[in-house]
Amino acid sequence: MGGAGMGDPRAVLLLSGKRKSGKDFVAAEIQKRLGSDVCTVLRLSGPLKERYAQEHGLDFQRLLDASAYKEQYRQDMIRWGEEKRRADPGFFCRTAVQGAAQPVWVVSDTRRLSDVEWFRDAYGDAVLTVRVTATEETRRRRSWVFVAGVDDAESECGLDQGVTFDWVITNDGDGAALGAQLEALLQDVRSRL
Ligand SMILES: Nc1ncnc2c1ncn2[C@@H]1O[C@H](COP(=O)(O)OP(=O)(O)OP(=O)(O)O)[C@@H](O)[C@H]1O
Ligand SMILES: C[C@@](O)(CCOP(=O)(O)O)CC(=O)O
Repeated sequence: MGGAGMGDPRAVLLLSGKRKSGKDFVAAEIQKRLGSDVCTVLRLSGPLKERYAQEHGLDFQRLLDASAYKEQYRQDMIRWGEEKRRADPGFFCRTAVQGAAQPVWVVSDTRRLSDVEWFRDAYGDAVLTVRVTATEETRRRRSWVFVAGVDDAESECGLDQGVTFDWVITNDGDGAALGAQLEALLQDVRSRL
């Protein structure tokens, strides 16, 4: 780790935000604008869900999208993932970046300071922290319901303090407003290519 190496990304966008703020949606929009040869979307929860599904005999695919099935297991996945991170804090980060060859990476679900620190150690100034926000009203329209033990725990609040975000994207459903914010962010990203 440390120091730029051959094949290292030029920009690593660490997206964070509350449940149903639209992190996955924004990640997909960024990728669409840059093209999938330039930009790949990575998920720290990808390897987490895959391992969790294997160990618990569950359907990995159904843990990936915005589903009631996923929500049913969220609390136990959080508990299980925290246990794994305690043993090896870089475990999910290392697995998530394996094989990523594009110059721009969008990590769509950064939740913990230890994850931000891992990426900063590994990729230095290429890292940009991006907060995705939406009002509670908007998130409720997207089927968010407050769950004690989830919405008031580290998994959702770990980055509420301690990070100065490079970009804040407001995602309340106005397509034009979102597009303008993304273009400003992408100008920064393109200047790094
Ligand atoms: N700007 C938008 N326009 C239209 N639909 C949106 C927009 N942003 C988000 N959505 C929709 O809202 C829902 C939640 O968004 P998304 O899954 O991206 O949120 P998330 O922050 O990744 O949530 P989670 O943490 O639960 O995975 C999805 O069905 C998504 O398509
Ligand atoms: C278990 C967990 O990875 C679930 C993430 O699901 P999603 O990003 O909301 O699809 C959350 C966590 O790691 O705390």
